This record gives sequence, structure tokens and C-alpha cells, in this order.
Amino acid sequence: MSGAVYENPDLKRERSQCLFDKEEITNLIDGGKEKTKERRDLEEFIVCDEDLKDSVPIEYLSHADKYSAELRKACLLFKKLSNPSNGPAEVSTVALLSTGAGAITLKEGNPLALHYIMFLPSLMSMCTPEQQEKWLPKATSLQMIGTYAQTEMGHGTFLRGLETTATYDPTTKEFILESPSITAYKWWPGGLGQTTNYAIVMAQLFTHEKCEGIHPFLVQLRDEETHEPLPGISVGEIGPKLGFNTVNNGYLGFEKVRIPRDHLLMKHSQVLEDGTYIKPASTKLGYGAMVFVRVLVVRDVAVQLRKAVTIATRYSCVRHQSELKPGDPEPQILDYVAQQNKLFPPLAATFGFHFAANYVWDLYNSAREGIGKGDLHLMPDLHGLSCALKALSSSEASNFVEVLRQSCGGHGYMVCSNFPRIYSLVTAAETYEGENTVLWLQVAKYLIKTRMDKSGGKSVAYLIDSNLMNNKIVDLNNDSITNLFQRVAAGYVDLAIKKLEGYNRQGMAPHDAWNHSAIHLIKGAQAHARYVVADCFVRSIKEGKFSDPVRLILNQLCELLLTYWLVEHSGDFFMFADLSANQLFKLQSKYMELLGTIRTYAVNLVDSFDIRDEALDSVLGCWDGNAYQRLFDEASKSPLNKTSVHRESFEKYLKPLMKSNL
Ligand SMILES: CCCCCCCC/C=C\CCCCC/C=C/C(=O)SCCNC(=O)CCNC(=O)[C@H](O)C(C)(C)COP(=O)(O)OP(=O)(O)OC[C@H]1O[C@@H](n2cnc3c(N)ncnc32)[C@H](O)[C@@H]1OP(=O)(O)O
Ligand SMILES: Cc1cc2nc3c(=O)[nH]c(=O)nc-3n(C[C@H](O)[C@H](O)[C@H](O)COP(=O)(O)OP(=O)(O)OC[C@H]3O[C@@H](n4cnc5c(N)ncnc54)[C@H](O)[C@@H]3O)c2cc1C
Repeated sequence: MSGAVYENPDLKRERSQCLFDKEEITNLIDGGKEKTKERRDLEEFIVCDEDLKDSVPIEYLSHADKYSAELRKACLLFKKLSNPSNGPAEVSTVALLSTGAGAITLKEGNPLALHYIMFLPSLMSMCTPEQQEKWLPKATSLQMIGTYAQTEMGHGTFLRGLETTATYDPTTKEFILESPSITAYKWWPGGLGQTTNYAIVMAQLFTHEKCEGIHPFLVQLRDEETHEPLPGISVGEIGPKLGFNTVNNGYLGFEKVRIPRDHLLMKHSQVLEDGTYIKPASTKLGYGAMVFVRVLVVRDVAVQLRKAVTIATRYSCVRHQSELKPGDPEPQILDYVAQQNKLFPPLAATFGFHFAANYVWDLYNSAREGIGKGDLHLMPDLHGLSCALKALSSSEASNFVEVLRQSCGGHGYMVCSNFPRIYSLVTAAETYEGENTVLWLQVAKYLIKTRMDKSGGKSVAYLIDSNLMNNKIVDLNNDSITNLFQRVAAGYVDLAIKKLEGYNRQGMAPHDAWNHSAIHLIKGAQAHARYVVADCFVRSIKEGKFSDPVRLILNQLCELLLTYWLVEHSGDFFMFADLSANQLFKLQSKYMELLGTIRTYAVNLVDSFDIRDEALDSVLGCWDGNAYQRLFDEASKSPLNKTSVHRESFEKYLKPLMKSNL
């Protein structure tokens, strides 16, 4: 696989006992044999290109030099890939971003990411054909490099509260953009600092002195030749963050900036020359770019989680510590049940999120197709599902990655383990594209509405089943546990409805009642999201074509994840699903048994994720298991180790202190 000569004997032994076809799992994750080949070709292309390598480890560079180094590679990469004779055939930027292959060279974050993830998709979904004709060629050829500028310093979640205004002036047929205060400054958009020359700016549209709510505008920020900010535009970078430090997140303010009328993205709503406003079929059509990324996040989180699980599982195989049996040599830490308890629920979750990501991606495509024909009926279900899965996958993955880091002891704390970076990426997804708590409350709103009005999309149809709470569950298996999650979700929704009605009877205003019920509402939404993942997992196993060994493994992983979630949230199941203490004891035993079973193939399973060393980027998780030598090699790259004494600091600070006789 890696072509390495050395292979750690513990890993070698595990690999010699593989009882399933690893390639089958690899193809499953990639989405088919062809996709596996496409990804491998792309990775090979990136790895073999000397120009895409860093001359100095990026960790030791200054903030500005890091940005410059990543931008150099990003520009080169997109340039090379745009010319098929340079790179693998048919490689799209989507594949580059969605498979995680780009991270082989762009480790700290791609300053052009927002151009591809939000700017281009916004142009494609919110422009008229005439606007697309004018702008798409320039945007795809990167003459126009854009971002999505929505969040402001004082307003992120509450979009109706955004302050930036775009006021139509019928005399000049222009909009005038204005940031009325410091809190109105756009704050966060990726690439905005120094990279982009255009942005989709979300602003409150005023025409005929009436506010029509937030709308997307294409705004030029910088001169296309000199890259200098245009008059009235104040733009810069927001500074260092927990992660994504080369994504170049920026700020943006407007002082009476005039743009032509047709720079309002007019597919869904229009302002005519005389200032007449034409409403969209739904005001939420303008939120499409956010929905798109929420859908993508579920897949990306699974990519990141697979990396973290691979690192921790391989390291747990090669690491020997303590004493399991008195007098025996130190065992592999993978043999400690407590360690398996840290590794295998996230291992199982990677599959759950993978299947759920496929499901929401298909729904996204159906909804977009419908919207194109004026049929909006899938929008509420897509909104509910994308919020639920984005929030669940990012929050679970953040918790899992932290536990996986701990599972590697002290070495997991090293940057060269790659845990810090993976953590910074997954935890960011808890906040961006809709803060998770806020998204849970959106899901809850949808669930309550469905239960009360007896109407709703496919993902919530179970809430309308009047027998849901009466079904007696005798056997606990993947199907019945999936039903129990439905009952917990419905139980919390009913409880919240009761609370809301009670508050209402006490004379409390609806918004206060909602606020007082938030904790139950969020718990209901979370149970619903777990139900969706469980359902996708169970159905994908039933409906997919698998060899017997792989089907067995997938069933065991599904059972482990569902049992883990049930045990973790057992209180909910006692309250709403008639779970008995006896059933819980049995489930705990089953869980322990599954840990032991998964132990036998865990190393081979993470191998089948097929993450090459350059993409894993971890001294602890390399395929050859040569963790200790690699740790040493990494330490030797520290600039402080270039000389035996760090002369400058010793002479300046230490020596005087040592001589000062304190
Ligand atoms: C190309 C391949 C790429 C590969 C991918 C890699 C993946 C990514 C990895 C790394 C890249 C990192 C990039 C990060 C980029 C980050 C960007 C951003 O963060 S952009 C900013 C995002 N901001 C937000 O998400 C703001 C969150 N807030 C909101 O969405 C809304 O304000 C709200 C919370 C939903 C509330 O909206 P509003 O006040 O307008 O509505 P309400 O009154 O509450 O509700 C009204 C009704 O509307 C329904 N609704 C709301 N939204 C939608 C929607 N989107 N679709 C359909 N319906 C919607 C809501 O349910 C209410 O319905 P009713 O109850 O009235 O029926
Ligand atoms: C890495 C990264 C990249 C980003 N990229 C972009 C980008 O490219 N473009 C862009 O426009 N933005 C971007 N953002 C901004 C991001 O979308 C916002 O940070 C996010 O939407 C949350 O908004 P906020 O920061 O205003 O948080 P707030 O909404 O102020 O949240 C603060 C706290 O208040 C709570 N809260 C808020 N409202 C409620 C409520 N109704 N009920 C209960 N609790 C509530 C939240 O749960 C949270 O705990 C990015 C952010 C990050 C971290």
C-alpha cells in the first residue's frame, strides 16, 4: 500500500488475518470502483507533484507566510487541474474538495474554498440565465474569485437582523450598499481578507422606502488588475483562529458603494427599473447556498472522522502499555476493553454518517430538480434533514475526535499526530453554516409542526403514525432499536407540546414558552437525528449489494452504534420507550460482546478506508506503524533543534537569570 519496507509486526499480524475484501469497503465509501480509481489517480497526481510540496513545514511559518504558502499551492493546483493534460482525466474541483484529496497539499485550509463551495454554487442557483452567461465564465476561469459574505460582526444566526443595506436608487438604476455601524461589518467570510475580488453579499433590500428582507448581491470588492480595494470598500483579515488559519477569513464594510441594479441575483426575486419589487416563490430560496454546504458537511465530517479513527486504531495496535495479565509483557492497548470503547463507536459512526450523507445528498438533488420546475414541496424536509444531520454529525464527531485524541495518550496532543487539526476542522462545523443549537431548534420546529398538523415530509412521517407509542417491542435488534429512537423523538416532541400548551394556559407569550421548552425541544431533535442515521444505516445494509463477510461487519457496526447511543441515552428510553432495566443489562452485555468481535477486524477495517499516509498526515497513524521513529523525525524538524544551544535566547534571557543570584 505505502510501498514502505518496514511494517510493524503487530500490524502485520492483524493484516495477515483479514477475512473480508478490503477493496469492497473502499469502493463502498468512495461510491463505486470508478470513484475509487478517480480518487486514487487524483491523490497520486497531487503526491507526485514536487511543486505542490512545502519547502518548510507549515507549522513553523508565520501567519502571513502560511497564507502565502497555501495560496501558492491552491492557485497551482486549480491551474493544473483546469488543464486535463496536466492532471488525471475528468477530475473536478468538486472531487478535489469532497474527497479530502486537496488536504494532502492544503493542510491548513484552502483560501479558494469558499469560491468553489459557496460563491460558484450561489451564482449557479440564484442567477438568471443572462446573469450566469455574464459571470459564470469569469468565475469558473478564476478572473472573478468570490466568497459568500453573510455573517456580520453583530449578527450571524439571526438573518433577519442583518444590518447591511442595499437601497435601490431608481434615478441611477443602482443599489447603494452601506454598513451603518461597526456591528454591520461582514465578519468571517472565507477568502475575503486578501484573496477574493468579488463577493455575494447578503443585504437588506430597500426599494420605494420599504425593506423587503435579505437578498444576495454580486459586489466587486477589488480592482481586477491591481487587486486594490475599490472606493468605499473596507476589507481585511480577521486574524488567527483555532483552525482554518489559511482560509483567510475576512471583514468587509461599505460606505455608499454603488452597484448596478442587475447585480441583485434575480432568479428568485427581482427589482424592476422603476423600483417595483417582485417577490420570490419562497423567501427561503435565497438560503440555498447554506443548505448546500450543510449537506456537504455531513460527508466531510465522515471523512475527518475516518482519519481520526484510522490514526487511533493503528496507534492502539502498535502501542504497548501497562499490564493486562500479571507478569505478562505489556499488551497492545487495543486489547483493553476501555480502549475499544473509545475507538469502536466512532468507527461505527463513520459508516452511519456515510449512509446518512448519501441520503441527504439524494434528497438535495431531488429538491433542486423540483425547485428548478417551480415545485417547492421538498424544501421543508430538506431543511429539517440537512439541519439535523449537519448538527448531529459535527457535534458527535467533535466529541469522538477528542476521545480518540485521548486514546493516543500524550502523543495524541502533538500537532504531528494530526489530531489538533482534525479537531479544529470538525469543531468549526459545529458553528459555521448555522450554529448547532440554532439548527436543533429549527428541526424541533419542524417536528412539532408535523406532530400537531399531521403533515410533513418523508423523514418525519413516523410522527404521524398514531400507533407509534403503542407498538410493543419484544426483541431488541437493529430494526426495533431504530423504532425506539422514533418513540424517544416523539416522546420529547409530545412533552414539549404539553409544556408549550401549559405555559400558554398560564398566559405566557408563545416566544417565551418556546424559550422555556428549548431543552426538551433540542433533545427531541437530537433523538430524531439519531433515528434518521439509524434508519439510513439499517436500510443501506438491507438494500445494498454486499458479500456475506462485509454485510456481517456492517450489521455488527450498526448494532454497536445503535446500542452505544441507546446505552448513552438510556434515561430517554426508560421515559419514552418502555425500556426495562433487564433489557438495558442485556444490551450492555451485547455491547461488550460486539467490542470484542470488532477488535478482531478493526485494523483491517481502517486499512480499508484507504487513506494514504500523505492524506492522514499523522506520525501515529502511518500505514507502517513506525510511530516512534516518525515522532523523532518530526521533532528533529523543530527550528529550536538546529543547534545544541539556542544561543540568542540563552545569552539574552537564561544566562542573566542564572547569574542573577535570585
Ligand atoms: C464542492 C464540494 C465541497 C466539499 C465540501 C467540503 C465541506 C466543507 C468543508 C470545509 C469548508 C468550510 C467552509 C465553511 C463555510 C461557512 C460558511 C458560512 O457559515 S455562511 C453563513 C451561514 N449562516 C447561517 O447558517 C445562519 C443560520 N441562520 C439561518 O439559517 C436562519 O436565520 C434561521 C435560523 C433558519 C432562521 O431563519 P428565519 O429567521 O428567516 O426563519 P424563521 O422565521 O425562523 O423560519 C421561517 C420559516 O422558514 C423555514 N426555513 C428557514 N430556513 C429554511 C431553509 N433553508 N429552507 C427551507 N425552509 C427554511 C423555517 O423552517 C420556518 O418554517 P415555518 O415554521 O414557518 O414553516
Ligand atoms: C470557520 C468558520 C468559517 C465561517 N465562514 C463563513 C463564511 O464564509 N461566510 C459567512 O457569512 N459566515 C461564515 N462564518 C460565520 C458563521 O456562519 C457564524 O459564526 C455562525 O452562523 C454562527 O453565528 P454567530 O457567530 O453569530 O453566533 P451566535 O448566533 O451569536 O451564537 C452565539 C451563541 O448564542 C446561541 N444562540 C443564538 N441564537 C439562539 C437562539 N435563537 N436560541 C438559542 N440559542 C441561540 C448559540 O447557540 C450560541 O451558543 C464562519 C464561521 C466559522 C467559525
